[in-house]
Parts: sequence; C-alpha cells; structure tokens
Amino acid sequence: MDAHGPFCPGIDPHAALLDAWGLPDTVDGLERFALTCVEAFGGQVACVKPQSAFFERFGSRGVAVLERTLEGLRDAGTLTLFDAKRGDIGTTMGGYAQAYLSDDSPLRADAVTVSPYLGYGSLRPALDLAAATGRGVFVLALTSNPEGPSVQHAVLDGRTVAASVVAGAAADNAAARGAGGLGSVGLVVGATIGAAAHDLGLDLAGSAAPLLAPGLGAQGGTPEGLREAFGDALPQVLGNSSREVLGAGPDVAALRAAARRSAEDLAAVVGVRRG
Ligand SMILES: O=c1ccn([C@@H]2O[C@H](COP(=O)(O)O)[C@@H](O)[C@H]2O)c(=O)[nH]1
Repeated sequence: MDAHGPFCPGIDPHAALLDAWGLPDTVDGLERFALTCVEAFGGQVACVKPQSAFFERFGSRGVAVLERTLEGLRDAGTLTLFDAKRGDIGTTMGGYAQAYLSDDSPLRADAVTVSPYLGYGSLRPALDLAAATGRGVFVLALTSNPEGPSVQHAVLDGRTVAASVVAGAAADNAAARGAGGLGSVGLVVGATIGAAAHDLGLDLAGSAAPLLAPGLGAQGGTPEGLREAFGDALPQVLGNSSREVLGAGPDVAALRAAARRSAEDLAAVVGVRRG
C-alpha cells in the first residue's frame, strides 16, 4: 500500500466481461482474460484479488487457470488475496487453510477471505496457519451487499454479530497493535456501508486490522464515501473494485492506467500509511 497506493483490483472474469473483451466464454477465454490481468497489474498494485467463483465455474480446468494466475502474480512480486469466502467446522477449516495458506499448495495465496458465520473460533486453523506462514486472512465483518445487515447487525449476547467479529480480529492482532502496526487478521468492510460502522460502535481503528473495502464503482461505493464509512480507520483501508477497472480492458496499458487512477483516487482520500 505504501509503494503502490491502497488499491486492490479484482480479477472477476464474468461472462459479460469476457464478451466485452471479445473473448469466448470458455476456459481459453478465461485464461486469456486472467493472464492479461496478470500482465497489466503484476508489479503495479498493492495486491490483486482473484474471485474464485469465476474460475470454479469452468471446473478443474478453470481451477488450473486460477493456479497459473496466482503463480503469475507471485512471479511478478505482487501480493494475492484469494476471494473464496471459506468457512466451515474447525477440522474442515484446517483443510481449507492447507489449500490456501500453506507454503507448498498450488492454490496458495498471500491471504484469503473467510466467513465467520460458523463462529469466529471455527476460523482458528486458518488464523494460526496464516500467522505461521507469514500470510493473512480477511474475515467478513460488514459486507457490501444490501442483505448483509440482516445478519451482521443482529444483536447476540448484547453485541452485534459484526462487533463480535471485529473483537475477534482485535484480539488476534493485539501484538501488532501493541507495536503500532497492522496484524495478519484483516476485516472485510464494504465501501457501501455508509455510517454503519460508526452507528454500531465498531472500533475498526483499534482492531489493527487491514480493512478490505470492496464495493467501489459498480456497487456504488466512492473513494469520498470511505470517509464516512471508516473515519479514523481510513489509513487501514485497502479499496477494491473489479468490474469498474476490468471494464477498461482488454488493452493492457488501459487496464493498468485504470488501476493506477483508482489507486491515486484512493490515496488522495485514505492517505499513505507509514510504519
Ligand atoms: O462484502 C463483499 C465482499 C466481497 N466482495 C467481492 O468483491 C468483488 C467486487 O466486485 P465489483 O465488480 O467491484 O462489484 C467481487 O469479487 C465480490 O465477490 C464484495 O463485493 N463485497
């Protein structure tokens, strides 16, 4: 984020985007799309977020393209955040952790999105393996979709579900917070949430969590809107958009320029983190 600005473009090969790029909705089209993104974004941005769903829809050959995409970004020295939103009972979570966060998995990424709705504690195998291998997790807290509040704003044992997720991340990040830095446990907080974090009394700044903010662009979120959403936690924010940036393709230079513009627009609001 310091080097490239607080922006993480997504690789979301929607059928409509493949079509707009003049590519077939096939594994070959998927591969050309994803590798064009690798060429455009590799070495240029803080992080890239491939969306699992759009690779999985092609079955095992799509997952093979995902592996090559992650490998290409690794080779370019660019951090990867694999958007898989996994969550399961602890033992199965251990399997997911091995798949995405171990040093020798073909699907390894630098971080993975996880879902805490089987209980924050069920994520422990992923949290521990991420810490052990120098990787990270991003836990869903306040998602960007309009349906999210029906679960995340619900009150349980005197606090909201979102507040318990933020508290879990804060506890896991305590050592990093003590050292004045950010921890390995990030949170997903949508760019579209308006004043919800403030209204629910969430201490995002105190969580020491990197904050992935999806929902910019196609979902209506704006860099300016991040001020209301994040307040004093703004320096922790890593903005994300997929469709808005990918719409600039398939030209590599145009894609890269679109990502750079987004990073600059976000840096103007979020500032540049130091330390
Ligand atoms: O709360 C969330 C969590 C994840 N996402 C993901 O981010 C991208 C957004 O794509 P756009 O094209 O910029 O809308 C997509 O992969 C989502 O699954 C999210 O939108 N909100």
